[in-house]
Amino acid sequence: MGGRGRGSRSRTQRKHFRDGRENVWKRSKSDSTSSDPNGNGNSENKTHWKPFSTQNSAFDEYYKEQGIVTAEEWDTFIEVLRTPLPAAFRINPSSQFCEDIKSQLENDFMNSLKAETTDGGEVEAIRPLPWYPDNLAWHSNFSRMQLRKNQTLERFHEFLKLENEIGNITRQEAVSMVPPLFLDVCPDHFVLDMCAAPGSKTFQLLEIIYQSTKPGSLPDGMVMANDLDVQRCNLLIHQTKRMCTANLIVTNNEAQHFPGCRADKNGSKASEMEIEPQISQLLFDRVLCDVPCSGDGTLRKAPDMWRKWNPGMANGLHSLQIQIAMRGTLMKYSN
Ligand SMILES: C[S@@+](CC[C@H](N)C(=O)[O-])C[C@H]1O[C@@H](n2cnc3c(N)ncnc32)[C@H](O)[C@@H]1O
Repeated sequence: MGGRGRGSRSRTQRKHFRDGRENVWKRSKSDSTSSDPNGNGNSENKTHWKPFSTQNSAFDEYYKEQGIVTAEEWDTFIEVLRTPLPAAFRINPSSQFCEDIKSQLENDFMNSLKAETTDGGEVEAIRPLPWYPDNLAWHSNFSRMQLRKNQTLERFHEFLKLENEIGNITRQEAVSMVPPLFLDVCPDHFVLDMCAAPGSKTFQLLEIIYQSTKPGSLPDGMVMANDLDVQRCNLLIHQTKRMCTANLIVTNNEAQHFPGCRADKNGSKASEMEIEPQISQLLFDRVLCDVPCSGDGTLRKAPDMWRKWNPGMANGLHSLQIQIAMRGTLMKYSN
């Protein structure tokens, strides 16, 4: 046995596990064989858990040069990047079980999970995000790794997995929920999501479009979700099929060269006297450009990035971001 069970961890390792820092622990490949090549020795000697190094001098140099973070805030900034990202999720307001789910969170899980806070302090284990309307978005104090590994969280983890699978909730980083809120989308809007995969924001946009639709009817709005990467488009389709919607079109184009679309936007509302539909350039009421970014925030989810990070990962994005944003403006305002 490779000594992965709880009992084989050292005291220091167990402390890190309790502290919620377990996702920076990983057994290196060589560890599994180096100490006991015959595989029949003392299990204490067999495994050497090593933390990922959460330092990268090129990263420090690059970000200090950018001047985004002040010298006084530097240590806090780095400390936050070293802290595992807490899991967050959103309740689908168009689900018929929306209120049941809210009530289960408020009356059951908020109490039963209290004892499981990582620091044993006063902080609530789960709580609604105060800036998201109607208590629909929730924040937990547990990282995804803790949810997977900690047995006392199993019931909550199963709940999240099941409700996510059937589309009643969506697991999504809190920060990723912000842009669709700012767009102020209405149920009759045509929305273009230019860099959409894997589709968490597309799903959120669809939720907003469906929010005031009566069960059994379709909203007037729609979302066109585009991504350059065909495999990621597949992921997006997998994500959004949980919504069972006819109001979504998925396309696979370069956003900076997104083709003009022609459609009869008012087709369903045209007067009976009109014989020819009025085909015109399709313009969008809202355009979301969630352009590729450096992804440096993912250090909190994937600590091996500390080792892999290099400045090339941050450069080269700027011109693409501008091109996509310009095309997005055209799709909204001009033909
Ligand atoms: C930040 S991710 C989008 C995340 C997504 N909006 C969500 O909330 O799930 C950026 C996406 O842009 C796509 N992308 C990269 N270059 C692109 C381009 N030139 N045109 C369209 N999509 C592009 C990538 O494949 C990636 O899926």
